Amino acid sequence: MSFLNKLKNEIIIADGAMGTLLYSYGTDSCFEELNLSQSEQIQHIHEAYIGAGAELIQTNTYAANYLKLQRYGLEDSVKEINSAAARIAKKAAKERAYVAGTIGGIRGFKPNMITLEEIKRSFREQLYCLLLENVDGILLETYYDLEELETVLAIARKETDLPIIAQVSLQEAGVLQNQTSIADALAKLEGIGADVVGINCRLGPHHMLKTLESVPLPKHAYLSAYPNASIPAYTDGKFHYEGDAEYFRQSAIEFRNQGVRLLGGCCGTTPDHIKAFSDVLKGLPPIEEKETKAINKVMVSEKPSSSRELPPLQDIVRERPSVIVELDPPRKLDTSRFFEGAKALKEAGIDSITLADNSLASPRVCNSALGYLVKQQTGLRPLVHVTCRDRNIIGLQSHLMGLHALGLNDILAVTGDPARVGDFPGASSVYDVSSFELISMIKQLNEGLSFSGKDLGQKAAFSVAGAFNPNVRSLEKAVGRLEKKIEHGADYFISQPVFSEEKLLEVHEAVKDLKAPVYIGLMPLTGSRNAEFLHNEVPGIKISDSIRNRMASLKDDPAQAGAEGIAIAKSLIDAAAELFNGIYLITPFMRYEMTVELSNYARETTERLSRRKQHA
Ligand SMILES: Cc1cc2nc3c(=O)[nH]c(=O)nc-3n(C[C@H](O)[C@H](O)[C@H](O)COP(=O)(O)OP(=O)(O)OC[C@H]3O[C@@H](n4cnc5c(N)ncnc54)[C@H](O)[C@@H]3O)c2cc1C
Ligand code: MET
Ligand SMILES: [Zn+2]
Repeated sequence: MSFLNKLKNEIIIADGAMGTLLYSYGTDSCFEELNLSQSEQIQHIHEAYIGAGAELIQTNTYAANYLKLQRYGLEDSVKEINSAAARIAKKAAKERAYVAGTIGGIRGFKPNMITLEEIKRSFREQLYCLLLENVDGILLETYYDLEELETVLAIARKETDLPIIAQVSLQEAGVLQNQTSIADALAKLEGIGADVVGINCRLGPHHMLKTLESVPLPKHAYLSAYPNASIPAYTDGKFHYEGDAEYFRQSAIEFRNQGVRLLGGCCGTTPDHIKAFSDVLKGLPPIEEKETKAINKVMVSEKPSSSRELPPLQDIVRERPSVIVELDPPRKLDTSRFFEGAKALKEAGIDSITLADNSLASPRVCNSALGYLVKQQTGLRPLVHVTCRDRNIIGLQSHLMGLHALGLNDILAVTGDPARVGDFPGASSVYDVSSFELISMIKQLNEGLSFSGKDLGQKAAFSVAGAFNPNVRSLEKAVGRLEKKIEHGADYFISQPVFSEEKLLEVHEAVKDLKAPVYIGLMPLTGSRNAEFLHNEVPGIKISDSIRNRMASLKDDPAQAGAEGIAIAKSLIDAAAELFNGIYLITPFMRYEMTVELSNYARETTERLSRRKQHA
């Protein structure tokens, strides 16, 4: 008899964790490999669960696919491992329990990291191995990404008539990571042909029961739940779960009342937890009817928007000429010169000062702290650079939420120079996300959704610039990256400095049809050494011989060299103003007098130009 027949009239108790139990015994290598090297240990664990009352156990194959086994160099052992696992489980079951072949989800918080094509290949291989061993059913568990589960479930449904259990993992009570409600997700899985649909892992009984309140009884399938024991704690270098079995005993009846017919345990559970479920529910009939309560889910369109004090720069620069200036936070504690610079730039009438995020991977005073103070003290709009280098995804989201709270709504999202170029060559460069993903995520905050899909209750109001490096071998490729950044939500671009009129023309030609405007970068040279460094040591930057010769002739006269740097920059402003509405001036070495003078010059130039255009 298939376990589906049994589920018609009975509640079935399933087993609990395998992986975390092995981990608690001290295994920290590949759990699935133990099917080959420690088969007795695996068999004993299955037997312990059956002894505790489990009538359906799962093979130790959660991650036994080539994508996950390749971490251990075991990608060629998929068949051996899955076959061994099924045989061990059957040996332990001895007709006392059903054996489900388990296949775990692969995608995590970044669904697109692994393509569906690769997932399909990996899934098919594992599925065939398990089916060949005549398991009693297939258990698809711990799927965060619904698209992935729908895809693999459709494959499994086509390949076998055996019972299939399909389980998603919650993002928070009631919803998946992509905001689909669990009720909708389970209905979809039922529609694709799953025989049992449910939830497992990540959260414990509290959140699962709350979720189940919103899930109706499926019409053509049964409901399952495999809660975790607790939230894991990390102590003395190890994770451990504290949830005790008594708590599971109390929640057993509530799972039944929510219509669950297949009840097991996930991470952190032990035979004691399963025994608690079994003690309470053995012999009790399942419920046949239930009422559901809707979980309050606010639609994106209903969320309040946040207000902005100033229109976003992309709107301004589309309308009229606009100058923004980079003034980087200092490397030392004294910030007085920085604030003098910010005030002087405000007086020069620029639209924003941009503050780098530990550029060249060396620490500077926190740019959001200084940005906030600039806004408070001068009223000038700060534009804060955010790199993917220094914060993991948790830190990035928290940082952006902080910027929102401070009213700092203008962001430049960049990859960030790698740590090895800076003060701490051995420090880790995080790069949990790429600049493309960072842009998308900031735009997701504007929809009132966190990076992980949680409801933020309100829409943020960020305007997001992307970085543009035109100093590369292939400008076409660089523009291709800009197009991709636009697809991810970039509102406009800010470029690395350009040092010749020819380059300005070339860049203008390359970006003129882009949907997003560009602030073109210009930086005054401070002297011959500065010019030689940029030309010879900074990738992609080329300064013409004539300009370098002009700077070299003033090697011994720093004041004159600075003036020459300004004169060169002014002639570039003349050329740039004809081509671009947006000009981005970079202040070298906190010498803000230079960018103040150039800002004034840029304003005068653009005013002159517009008068000329009006007359023409
Ligand atoms: C205006 C501006 C401000 C910046 N501010 C900071 C800052 O505050 N802090 C900081 O640490 N860094 C900063 N940077 C540097 C930036 O992080 C690095 O230059 C980074 O390598 C490129 O950033 P990105 O976000 O454009 O990366 P992406 O466009 O995502 O590029 C990522 C990777 O691809 C490579 N790549 C890009 N274009 C091409 C191409 N055409 N062909 C081949 N490979 C390519 C890049 O070199 C890089 O390794 C800034 C750069 C700019 C232009
Ligand atoms: N069922 C698997 C095990 O117990 C775990 C799934 S969630 C990581 O090993
Ligand atoms: Zn789990």
